[in-house]
Amino acid sequence: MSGSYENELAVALEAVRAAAEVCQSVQASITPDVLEKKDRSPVTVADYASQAVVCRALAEAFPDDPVIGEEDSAALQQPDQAPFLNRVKEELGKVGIDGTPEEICGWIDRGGQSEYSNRFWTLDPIDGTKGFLRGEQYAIALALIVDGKPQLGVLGCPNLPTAEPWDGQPGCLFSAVAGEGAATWSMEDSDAAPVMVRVSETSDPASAVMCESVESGHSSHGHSAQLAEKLNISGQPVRLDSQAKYAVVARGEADMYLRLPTRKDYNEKIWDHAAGVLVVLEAGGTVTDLAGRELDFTHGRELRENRGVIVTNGPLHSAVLETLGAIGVA
Ligand SMILES: Nc1ncnc2c1ncn2[C@@H]1O[C@H](COP(=O)(O)OS(=O)(=O)O)[C@@H](OP(=O)(O)O)[C@H]1O
Ligand SMILES: [Mg+2]
Ligand SMILES: [Mg+2]
Ligand SMILES: [Mg+2]
Repeated sequence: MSGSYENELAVALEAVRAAAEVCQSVQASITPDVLEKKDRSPVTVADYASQAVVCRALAEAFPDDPVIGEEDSAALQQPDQAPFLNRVKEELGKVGIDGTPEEICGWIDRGGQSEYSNRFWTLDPIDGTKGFLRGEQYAIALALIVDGKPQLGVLGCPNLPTAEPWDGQPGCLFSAVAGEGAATWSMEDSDAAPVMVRVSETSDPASAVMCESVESGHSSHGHSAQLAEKLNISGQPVRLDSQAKYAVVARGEADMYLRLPTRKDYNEKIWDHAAGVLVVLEAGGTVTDLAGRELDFTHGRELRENRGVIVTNGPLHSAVLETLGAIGVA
């Protein structure tokens, strides 16, 4: 079957797979000692290497497309960061990408756009950096936005167990093209056929499974607990790092993902949501902000016209929004 954005989808899937391979290699090097010292260097190396891999692939296939990525190479280019840059180079070499330090920084900085344009990509090379360091969930998130709307989204979730009986290894990808549905792919076996995913049909709020951030600084756990009480949800919220939360809603394992503001001055970043939003929408779900508005991807790096992000299977959406309004979350 041929669809729209066929070439974009193929390039995005391959780029995210390669980036995931780099991230897995770096994550495997994290020792308890690194964790104990709160040493962030593994995630720093993997962040830069992942952004280099994806932006290099996009530069080759779509040289005119801007990329709004989370990272840039300014810090990495400081003389005292040379050991990091060397490690990034080494990690890229392991996936068959050879580049000079200048070339590597050039790839990373292809993601340095911040202005809105009619067609651009947005990339989070590692979403859920804290999860990555803990050896838990993280995602590589890539989306193509055309005329302000996500048209293609790919999420690589290297540590997320597959729901399909592929090969028993954790690690799956999710993709969505606007109007064509959402699918999941094996991370391990790139020849395995994709499987379409669909949100749950839960309509009774009391039996809903809620998912939210691990870090209470990223989403107000207090407000989600109040919501659960009001809706008589007795199950504990599932806490997952990264856009893996969108993925579990898309495949019906959770019924909602709430991102409730913790501070007045924080605007959500587009790369933390664009790919996940499309995966959930195309799986049949609903995504709005707290006011019930669509997310507005036309303001550069931030979702500055939105507050909070509410993701549900659809049937639960109005009850969740109304109840959050009633308990004063805005
Ligand atoms: N105050 C505040 N409020 C909301 N969001 C914030 C905030 N501070 C940071 N961030 C962004 O949160 C991204 C990680 O979100 P997660 O849902 O993965 O968080 S958690 O690790 O599960 O707690 C994280 O993405 P990464 O940096 O890619 O990990 C940040 O962009
Ligand atoms: Mg992120
Ligand atoms: Mg990130
Ligand atoms: Mg970050």
